[in-house]
Amino acid sequence: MSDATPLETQQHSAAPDAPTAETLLATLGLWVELGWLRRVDAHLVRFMARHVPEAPASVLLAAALASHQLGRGHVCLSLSRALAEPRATLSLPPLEQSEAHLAEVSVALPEAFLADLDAGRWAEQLAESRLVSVLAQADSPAGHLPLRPLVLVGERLYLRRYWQAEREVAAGLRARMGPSEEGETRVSDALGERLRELFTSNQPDPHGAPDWQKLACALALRQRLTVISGGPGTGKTTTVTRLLALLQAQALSGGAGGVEVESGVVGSVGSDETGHLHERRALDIRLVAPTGKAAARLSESIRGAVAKLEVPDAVRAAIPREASTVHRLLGARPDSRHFRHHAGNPLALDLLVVDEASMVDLDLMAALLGALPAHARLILLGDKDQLASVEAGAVLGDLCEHALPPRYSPAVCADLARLTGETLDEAIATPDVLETQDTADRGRLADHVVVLQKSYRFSADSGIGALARACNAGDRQALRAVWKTGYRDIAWLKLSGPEDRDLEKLVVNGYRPALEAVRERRPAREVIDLLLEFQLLCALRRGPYGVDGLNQRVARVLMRRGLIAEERGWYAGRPVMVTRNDRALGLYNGDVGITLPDPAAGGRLRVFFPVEEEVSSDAERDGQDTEIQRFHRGVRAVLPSRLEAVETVFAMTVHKSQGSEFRHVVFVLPEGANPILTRELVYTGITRAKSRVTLAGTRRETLEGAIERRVVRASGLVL
Ligand SMILES: Nc1ncnc2c1ncn2[C@@H]1O[C@H](COP(=O)(O)OP(=O)(O)OP(=O)(O)O)[C@@H](O)[C@H]1O
Repeated sequence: MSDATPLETQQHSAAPDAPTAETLLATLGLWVELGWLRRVDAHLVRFMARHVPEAPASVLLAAALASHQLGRGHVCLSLSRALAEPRATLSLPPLEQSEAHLAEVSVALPEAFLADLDAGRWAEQLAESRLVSVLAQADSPAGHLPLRPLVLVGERLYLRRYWQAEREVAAGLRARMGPSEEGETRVSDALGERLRELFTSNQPDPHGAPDWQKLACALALRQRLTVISGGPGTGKTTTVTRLLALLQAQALSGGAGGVEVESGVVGSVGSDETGHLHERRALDIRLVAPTGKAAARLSESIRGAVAKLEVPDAVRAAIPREASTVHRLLGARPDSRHFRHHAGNPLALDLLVVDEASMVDLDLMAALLGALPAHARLILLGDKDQLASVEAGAVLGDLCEHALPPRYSPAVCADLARLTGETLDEAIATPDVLETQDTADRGRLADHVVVLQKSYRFSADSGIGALARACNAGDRQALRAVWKTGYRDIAWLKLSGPEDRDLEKLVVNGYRPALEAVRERRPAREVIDLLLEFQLLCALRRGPYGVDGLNQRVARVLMRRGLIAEERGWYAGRPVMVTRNDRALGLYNGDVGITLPDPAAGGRLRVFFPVEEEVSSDAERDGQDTEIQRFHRGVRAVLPSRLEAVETVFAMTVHKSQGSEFRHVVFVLPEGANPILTRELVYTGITRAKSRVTLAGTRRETLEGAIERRVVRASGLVL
């Protein structure tokens, strides 16, 4: 600890008038030691400095910060933002430490290196460097751009790979927004009629709002790219299942019979080498989600939606019920970030549905778009208000940024009205937004995005729904009103401290059914299903209210109550989450399993992970399967020693809970304000609950402050 004031500290330690590259490199080393910068960021900059020795400190610092931003989900570094809030680019002060702490650390802070710069001057210095290629705008031609490790686009600095990925994503999406090779498409009136029939079961809105599910479906019939965003239970799966039914009915009819299609028709264009557009062939449709759990949930809800469809059996049979992960679809290769499918070896499919698209990061989206054949339709489903992907990028959020209020071009509005019979508010058709190039582009993207806002899961008297809405609006007063309303499905638990007895009781009662099922040797799948009834969520990893501390405490309490036999190592009842993809084992980051004595291995412990199995065996149907078969149904067993990256998951971070749902969620908030605790995080945590949510914290103000803090990810995705 030093006695120096912040200013003195910065002046004497490392901030001469014009800091040299050596001073900067030495400081980066100290930042790494303090945990402010990732080791990889400092390595990268040292590598650059070795190869371009004349690079000034300002350029090397920009490189370090641009690299560091990736670890925080930003695709690039905004120079102006870094200048406005230099400490925020390194997330300073560190978690659980105050500004005062920075004064005590004897190391230069980022602003010491930025003092004499403005965005223009900084950009000039970058542009002069051999480390940087310069592009005026994101969509400027990049034909002869020199191959350099950094790319400056306007005032955004990228590591080249991420600039490339962002450009590929933009190009891939833009290509799908225009007419296909077969020319303009026009959905026939007959298909519109089928569409209206399929949606007749939807109750009209009491306030006269149009049926947005039907409109979303019509929009997706018209084009090759459609983004459908909506909170939990707003009918995304229902809508997309009806869309698939319409398209399959059309494909199977070959354009004749039940569904008449007009020239340049939507949907019947497969990868048909004969050139026949109207061959009777079911479309090759694939469903994917970013994680195994999300894929399992999609399979389950698609099955539910298909069962409710009123369509001929042949159409029903042509709708897939199994979803896979994006990685599996693309053909992930062990130890490589390259996939088997890419532009040179595209996927063989006609339509791809990607659920939980908010979790798909920029790199993966680039790979997915690259592997998609030109004719294929892409439907992205997700919730724009949720946390973005763990890795860099926020593609769904970027695509939906201007989605509300909805604004469609007049031509689209006319077509939607023709197909759906819905009357669209005049405000929705906005020729005025087409005035400038910028808004014209935005207008075009807007024609591909629809937001479903009415939840069928959380009815008007649902506290979870009201809480989620108040949170999304960032409205403290609304939040207070929600607590006062006395909803039965939400509760506030005031914590006296991390060892709070009421919290312990809740958690013990929450996990008791699953752990008793373990003791009773019930089949593994039953135990897993019981485990998913309850989940303790945390905002943070470290600290007394973080996952690490809570996991230890929960295990101790459960052992005291006799529900588990050990609190460390491998024990029956230990739930674990995979924290790193293991392609050899077919397990992915976020997969959850439970440790149980395996009757097929003489009672030795194995970790059981759920697998999707729709078809039951003859023996199973006749009730002839053995006890061991019953125990292993719908799961697969893995030796604990083969699991290299797992952690106990009595408590889970909200980040890791994305794509999962639980009947009852207890969400523990940290003490005091924290930059990690944002509106998106709180919303995501709350909406993991299907029927009950308990928010636990020492002060309600923490929650109120959180919903006013937003995650803004730097990116430059321009469409
Ligand atoms: N228009 C509607 N009228 C009545 N019920 C509906 C309607 N649309 C959907 N539902 C019902 O609401 C529930 C949620 O629908 P669905 O699964 O399609 O929503 P989702 O947006 O995909 O949800 P999630 O985000 O959880 O995946 C289902 O039980 C579905 O049958």
